[in-house]
Amino acid sequence: MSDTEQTPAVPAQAGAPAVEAVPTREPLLEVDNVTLRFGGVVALNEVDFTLYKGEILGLIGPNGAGKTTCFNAMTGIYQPSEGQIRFRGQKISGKKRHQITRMGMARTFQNIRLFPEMTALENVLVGADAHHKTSVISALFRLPRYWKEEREGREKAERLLEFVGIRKRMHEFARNLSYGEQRRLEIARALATDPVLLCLDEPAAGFNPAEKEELLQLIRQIRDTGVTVLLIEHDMRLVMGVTDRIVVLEFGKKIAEGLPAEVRDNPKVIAAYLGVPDDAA
Ligand SMILES: Nc1ncnc2c1ncn2[C@@H]1O[C@H](COP(=O)(O)OP(=O)(O)OP(=O)(O)O)[C@@H](O)[C@H]1O
Repeated sequence: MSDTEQTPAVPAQAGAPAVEAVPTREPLLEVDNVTLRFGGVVALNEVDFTLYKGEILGLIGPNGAGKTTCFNAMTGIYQPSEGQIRFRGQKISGKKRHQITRMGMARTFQNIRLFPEMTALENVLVGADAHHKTSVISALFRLPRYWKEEREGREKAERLLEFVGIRKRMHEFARNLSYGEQRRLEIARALATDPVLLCLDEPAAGFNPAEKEELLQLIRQIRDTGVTVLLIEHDMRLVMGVTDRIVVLEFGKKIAEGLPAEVRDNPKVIAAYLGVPDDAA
């Protein structure tokens, strides 16, 4: 996990008069007027939103709304046709995926992408490798620094498996883990890269209500360690229960943004989810 300190939503204004204590939030990720086209399909249409440090932001919308495309643009898989995305003040555009990971952004995928023939522990160690500093020379000659990093990496991987609740299964091949355990392992692997921002793409897909409740707790715990979370989710109850704010997409356009209760009561959102025509909303 990141050792970056979590910035409170409203930082203390030590010594400043109360009247000047204007709440400020530190932007972590800025999606600025992003349009992304696939041939004739406009998957994202002038999408704008900001993710602030320390919050859990939900990105929701019906099938085909552009949620995954937005994730892919943020993580460097796709380049926006127009507009730009900034992470920690730096443009994402033109950066390779591993560079974005090193900048502190990690993600999980809608379809689980683990190494099935590796153990749970090894899968997490692969994630942690993104930050290894050992040179090829010290690795080849097994210098003390190499062994130190090996030991620390393993301890960290075990701690992460404990954190997501599957430490007992660490020596099991990933393919032998239950579906829920695999999803947790994906999260542990993403956390092994020490992210400041964790993007979860439908982490509760296929979960029963009890598993969803446990996942909710885990997402809160992740945020409490100082990691900002962006959550794509279909399950409205889950999104409402865990997020601080929500951005809603429909047909590639942002149709609403706000607190969960505001979004839930927004007629445009209700229409988008229930398939009610705009003029009837
Ligand atoms: N690689 C691609 N090539 C062409 N069109 C694409 C591609 N990826 C996505 N699209 C299109 O872009 C639009 C947005 O898709 P996207 O997968 O981002 O939606 P989504 O909100 O994540 O949907 P779901 O909830 O079903 O995963 C859809 O019309 C989709 O068909």
